[in-house]
Amino acid sequence: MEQSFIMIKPDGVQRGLIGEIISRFEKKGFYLKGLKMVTVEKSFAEKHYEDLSAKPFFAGLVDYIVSGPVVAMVWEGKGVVLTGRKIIGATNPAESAPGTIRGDYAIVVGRNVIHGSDSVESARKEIALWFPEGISAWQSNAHSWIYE
Ligand SMILES: Nc1ncnc2c1ncn2[C@@H]1O[C@H](COP(=O)(O)OP(=O)(O)OP(=O)(O)O)[C@@H](O)[C@H]1O
Repeated sequence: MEQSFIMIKPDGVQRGLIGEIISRFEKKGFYLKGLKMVTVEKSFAEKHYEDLSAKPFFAGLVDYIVSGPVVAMVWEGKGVVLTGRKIIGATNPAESAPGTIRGDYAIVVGRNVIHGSDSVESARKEIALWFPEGISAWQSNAHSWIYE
């Protein structure tokens, strides 16, 4: 089934939003297949955001991501990449709808609390980068109560 890489950024960790964020994905019916708290090196953050290396905010973005621990997660479910992006909300919290994570918990784009893969292909790459050790193979017993 489809998987997405979701990361609670250092501001989300510092502000005590881990439980709230996990809860939103969990209550939706997605399955948590990977979870770890990690403080990454600059080179690792640069690799994760390599597509943005030409952007003027790149250096600030990398400093932000390495500024404290992040919570790296793999969530699984039908359409989790697109639906995950909807749960997260628009990149700039000024434009994120209320009810989304960024709409409810963030104000500026440079402190937008959470990352979510933007396609199935980037999810695959990001999961390989963040979880080279692999992820859990557990299956939920609630499956037939979530899917028909
Ligand atoms: N103009 C900006 N100024 C500062 N930081 C920015 C700006 N635009 C984007 N960012 C940061 O870079 C991250 C990646 O930007 P991108 O355009 O890929 O958005 P996104 O895909 O919604 O975000 P993410 O990859 O974190 O889920 C944003 O989440 C934000 O933290």
